[in-house]
Amino acid sequence: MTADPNDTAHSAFRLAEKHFKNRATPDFPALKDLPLSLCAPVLDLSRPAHQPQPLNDEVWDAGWWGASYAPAVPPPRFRRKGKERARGERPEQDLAGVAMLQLKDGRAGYVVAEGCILIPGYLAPPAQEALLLTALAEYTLPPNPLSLDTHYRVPPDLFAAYLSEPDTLIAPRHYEFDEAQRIQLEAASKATKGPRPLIETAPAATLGYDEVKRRNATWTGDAASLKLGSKSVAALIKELRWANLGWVYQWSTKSYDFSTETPIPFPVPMKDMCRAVVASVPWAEVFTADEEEPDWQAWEKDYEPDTGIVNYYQLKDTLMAHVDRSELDPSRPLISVSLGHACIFLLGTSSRADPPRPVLLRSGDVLVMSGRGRQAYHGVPRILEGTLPAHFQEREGDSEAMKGAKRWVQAGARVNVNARQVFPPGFKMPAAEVN
Ligand SMILES: O=C(O)CCC(=O)C(=O)O
Ligand SMILES: [Fe+2]
Repeated sequence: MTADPNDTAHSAFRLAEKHFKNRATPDFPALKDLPLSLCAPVLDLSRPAHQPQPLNDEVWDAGWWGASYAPAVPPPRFRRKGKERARGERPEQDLAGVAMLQLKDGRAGYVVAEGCILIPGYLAPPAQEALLLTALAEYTLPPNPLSLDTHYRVPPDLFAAYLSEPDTLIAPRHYEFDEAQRIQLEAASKATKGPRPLIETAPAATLGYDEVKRRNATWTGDAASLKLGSKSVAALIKELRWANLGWVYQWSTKSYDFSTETPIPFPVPMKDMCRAVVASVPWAEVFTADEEEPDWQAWEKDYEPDTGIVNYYQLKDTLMAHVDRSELDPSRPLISVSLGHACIFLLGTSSRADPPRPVLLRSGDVLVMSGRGRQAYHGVPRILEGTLPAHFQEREGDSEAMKGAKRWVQAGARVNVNARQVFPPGFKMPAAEVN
């Protein structure tokens, strides 16, 4: 029996994911070549232009490069004496199908998939350092929900606690439960045992505001685990997986919570940066006349992100293939910034059966997904070891907070800050809202 390419377990996307996730041993990244029919070569658009021996390219220095993916040289930490291989020539990139754009701010952008634009090195090193600190010290503050909240009563300023009292133990929430709550939670966890079903929800743009709100009305939040023990602040901040900006996203229902009519304000500097990115794109060149063209003419003036997710990855973390379709406008840009270690980002089509294109995302890169690109499956199967740019080393003159943020990212982390617009401009809440 041959595998059905649409079957998610055997889809081209799943095979590519497995390929990049594979670590032959826990500490040695062995990536075998994948047939090109299953996965195109990795695009590495922000690598320094000089070849074959680029300077100051941490991805190259760590033994990774853009076109082959089997590292010729293991990253320095993992190199075994006498087993070094020649670094070889860095292959030319195959840029077939990747259009280059001259952005209105003078930068270069690349159309890496329909409606998807990669702007290499959008943020210079100082801006990367500042956004890293903001992501850790500000975006984690209440009232922003954190992934850890379900299981721990997180200190109100987690990052400040990490700087000043990293060894303090934080007890899990279930320590506070009485016997009745415990029995109820145990029964609930037994009832939901087994792998989580993959829920494919309909796009919010199809469901509409009322239906999204109705579906969320009965949602009471995730259940706290009964299995966790106390953890130090330093251990806990390494387990932080996401923070939510603006409208609150409910992971279990894959929809935004419209029960509060005023969202948490979206951070202004990030909003301004996203608006500048959208205004810099020559959209007419991205969407060549096509009947389904989105209303990009308006974006330059009225694009305004009102929600976002900050993803915090450690080396072994991955993000499975998904489509972000919970926003009421299905085509407005999603702006995504990468910080810290580089990663392999898989960018597919609206079908998992199509082979995705692997793109190397480095610190400072901005990826824009818009139009039909908003329906594309995407995910992060691999954070690349040893690829932290040198500017994330502590320097004299760094504040204590900046030094702490750099220590955190040096342990193998990558941060992704992304922004989206849930409500199209001029959206009127239905009259039923008023009561
Ligand atoms: O980490 C990334 O680059 C992608 C994150 C993402 O796709 C998401 O948060 O929806
Ligand atoms: Fe996403």
